[in-house]
Amino acid sequence: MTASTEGQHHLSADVLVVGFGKGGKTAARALGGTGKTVVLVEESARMYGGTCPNVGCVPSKGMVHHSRKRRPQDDPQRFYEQSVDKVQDVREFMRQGNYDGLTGLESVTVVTGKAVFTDPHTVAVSKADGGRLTVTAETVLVNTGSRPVVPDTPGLRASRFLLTSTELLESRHLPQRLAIIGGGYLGLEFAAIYQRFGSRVTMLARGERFLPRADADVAEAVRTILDGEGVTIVTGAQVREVRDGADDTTVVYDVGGTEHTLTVDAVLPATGRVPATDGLGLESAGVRTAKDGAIEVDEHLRTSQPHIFALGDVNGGPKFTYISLDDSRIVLDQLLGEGKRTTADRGAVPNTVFMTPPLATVGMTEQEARAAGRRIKVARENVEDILAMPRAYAVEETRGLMKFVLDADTDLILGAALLSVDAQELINTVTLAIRHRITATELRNTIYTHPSSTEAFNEVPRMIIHEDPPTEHH
Ligand SMILES: Cc1cc2nc3c(=O)[nH]c(=O)nc-3n(C[C@H](O)[C@H](O)[C@H](O)COP(=O)(O)OP(=O)(O)OC[C@H]3O[C@@H](n4cnc5c(N)ncnc54)[C@H](O)[C@@H]3O)c2cc1C
Ligand SMILES: NC(=O)c1ccc[n+]([C@@H]2O[C@H](COP(=O)([O-])OP(=O)(O)OC[C@H]3O[C@@H](n4cnc5c(N)ncnc54)[C@H](O)[C@@H]3O)[C@@H](O)[C@H]2O)c1
Repeated sequence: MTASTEGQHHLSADVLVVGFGKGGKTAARALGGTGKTVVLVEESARMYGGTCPNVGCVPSKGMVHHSRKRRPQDDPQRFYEQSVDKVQDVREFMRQGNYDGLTGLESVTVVTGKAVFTDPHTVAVSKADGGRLTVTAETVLVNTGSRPVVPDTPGLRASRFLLTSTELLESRHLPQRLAIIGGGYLGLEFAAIYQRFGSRVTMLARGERFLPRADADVAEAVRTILDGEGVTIVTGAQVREVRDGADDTTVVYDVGGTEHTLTVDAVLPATGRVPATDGLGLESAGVRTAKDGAIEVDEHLRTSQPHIFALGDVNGGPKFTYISLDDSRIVLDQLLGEGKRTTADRGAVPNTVFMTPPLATVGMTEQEARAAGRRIKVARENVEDILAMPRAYAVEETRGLMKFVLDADTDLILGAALLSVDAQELINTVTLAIRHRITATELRNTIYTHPSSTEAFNEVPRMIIHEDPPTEHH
């Protein structure tokens, strides 16, 4: 079977990839490199490379970077426009690079259009240029990602001032007043970004506790930093209604039964994302989905049709680019390797919220370790007090803290929360230590470069603030 060029009415290939996300494109490149014929179908010509480089991780981190460079004398609107333009230039560079990277392979064909399954081996594609095409393949990889959830709050979906993260990142207009609904990854990052650009940001988080999954001391430190940046954080906020006026909109919410209003120029829902399976025709393919639309997969990412795999956000796993990448490792191991790799092999998976300084975490929190009945030691130090880390002073970022949760019996690292400069890099070293069962003592006694942030590990794991008493043996 050979893949033909775009423009024909029917293509057949060894592998069909639906969606140009991280997992799909990585698998397409690897499979194409072995000479297998691959057709990759991507709905939008603006999305080659998927969410992450176009409307997700990369542009949002670009905006974190630019927002930090604004000086008091810069006009906020003008500075914002220039930042958006620079970030969109990077996006264009990456989008093109992603396209060329795949189409440069002789055995890979990229088709631009929306794919809909018509049977377990075939999709019909409505191409962007109006044409239609069918693609048939032995093996199919579904990598269609996720889309933002907009809550069903009266007035919200119809509001002229509603902007999703994608729309906000692409808009050249800086909102003067921004309401963010939700206090998760997106909410925290966008609050920090827009406040720095000069918007007045209010975050409406529905939980009584800010960052409920983090330990209270870590959540408090994050809150102190955002408060210091000028972000208004309201916890326990139930949004009731959004009422548009001529030039702005009023968000009506209540806290503990008392009604409040907030008038803003833009409302960003940061209330999670759901798998993008609507209208994909999965029923025609015999692929089962869960209630939230996620494609059901086994530990090898095979769906209810064994020749169809689902990778990335669409399979309902953790929604991160590096998880989609790891999904491609599992699928490639099935198709080209020994077939041993599974989702259960991941162990500790790190995460980073890219506020400034970033909050990076891995493994168990203190509250989770306690709930699991472990005998633990807790080490913690504020960044400004870490003598072994002069870099924090050198780069004028001494905010935050570092915390380790250790197994008191084995000295193994159970988890860490690093709210500090360079935390997005540091957490990967801790992850490697957890994965390879390197003890806290070894982490402490390793030689690190100077002056680096990693040097903090020479000190913080011995700053024990709590140790559970030894368990009594009878
Ligand atoms: C603002 C924001 C910031 C983020 N920041 C980070 C971060 O810092 N770090 C991190 O790890 N993660 C981050 N994420 C999450 C990360 O972007 C996603 O987890 C990741 O991109 C998911 O990749 P994927 O492989 O599942 O698919 P995606 O990259 O979402 O790709 C799916 C593709 O499929 C296409 N598609 C959908 N339906 C069809 C169809 N029927 N036919 C053809 N094509 C179709 C879509 O157009 C899209 O291009 C962020 C997300 C957002 C929104
Ligand atoms: N740095 C990163 O890795 C990064 C950055 C941004 C986004 N992401 C990914 O994108 C996904 C989407 O981000 P997100 O922040 O929207 O999701 P999230 O799941 O992290 O947070 C959603 C928040 O919205 C709240 N919420 C949900 N429904 C609500 C409602 N009706 N009213 C009020 N609050 C409500 C939840 O309690 C939660 O705090 C995340 O799952 C994450 O995996 C990752």
